[in-house]
Amino acid sequence: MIQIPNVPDGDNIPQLCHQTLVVPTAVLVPAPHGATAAPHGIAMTIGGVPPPRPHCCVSPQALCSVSPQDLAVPNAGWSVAMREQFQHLLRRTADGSWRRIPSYRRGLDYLPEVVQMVVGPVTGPGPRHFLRNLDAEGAGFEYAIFLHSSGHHAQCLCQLGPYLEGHHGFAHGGAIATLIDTTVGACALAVAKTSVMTAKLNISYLVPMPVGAVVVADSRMERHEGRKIFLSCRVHDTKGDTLYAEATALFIQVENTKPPPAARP
Ligand SMILES: CCCCCCCCCC(=O)SCCNC(=O)CCNC(=O)[C@H](O)C(C)(C)COP(=O)(O)OP(=O)(O)OC[C@H]1O[C@@H](n2cnc3c(N)ncnc32)[C@H](O)[C@@H]1OP(=O)(O)O
Repeated sequence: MIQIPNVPDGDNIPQLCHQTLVVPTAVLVPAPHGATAAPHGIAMTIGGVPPPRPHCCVSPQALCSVSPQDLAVPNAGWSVAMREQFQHLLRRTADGSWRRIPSYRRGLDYLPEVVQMVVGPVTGPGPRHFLRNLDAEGAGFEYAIFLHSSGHHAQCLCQLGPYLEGHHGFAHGGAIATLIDTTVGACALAVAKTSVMTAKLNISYLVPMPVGAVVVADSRMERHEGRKIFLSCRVHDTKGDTLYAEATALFIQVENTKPPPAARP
């Protein structure tokens, strides 16, 4: 048995970001696919392969014709520490000062107020949002982003799974960079309310991050000059005792209806 929270089925969660989830109540259910607790509390199947996520958008024809599944909610791959911190952050949404941003397998339709850049028709089953490209729960990035009502502060609760390992037992630096880019990107999107691209990302890796660690990436907008948005980010453990990395970033607002500029010589 593993503990999973009693959250609404992902397909039944309204797509509005302003929707606040009911704080989950823990219930005991049989572990899916023979899952058992792994080191750091990650649910793993016997043999080390995490259980697959259920599919919702599988056939090219039916792609996204059904309501996409919100993946920024607890699943069997979340450790106890991840669930507890999620519930803590979710409670803060009750007064409207924070909101949880839903997250899907494809697209960046997280923020309804943001008009996204159109780079071409979305067809076929292939492309996946980078952080949601693994079907195995708990194997890669498990995360939920929370946005402050000011729109200038984003926090990403994240558990980096075993498929993100670099040095043995530790998360790969590129995975940590991805977490940071996503968090500062969410903050920049909220500031810009239009598409943004990462122009610069400067990271200081301070302490090795164990695989399975539950961390919070905390990003703030520092200043906004024309199309340029300067941000900072700190990645720490849930108690704030360990600072794993800190970063600064520059995002550039781009027009919504044209593709990004071609590569320059
Ligand atoms: C809720 C979930 C949210 C998830 C968020 C996910 C975020 C993921 C974000 C990404 O990963 S984006 C992918 C990685 N980034 C890229 O591929 C960007 C590639 N580069 C570009 O497309 C262009 O270079 C870029 C859009 C960044 C800028 O091109 P522009 O032609 O629009 O800018 P322009 O050259 O006109 O410069 C505008 C200003 O920005 C400044 N600037 C541009 N690039 C810069 C740079 N690299 N460093 C410093 N400053 C830069 C430039 O000097 C100028 O400053 P001023 O206005 O003061 O003159």
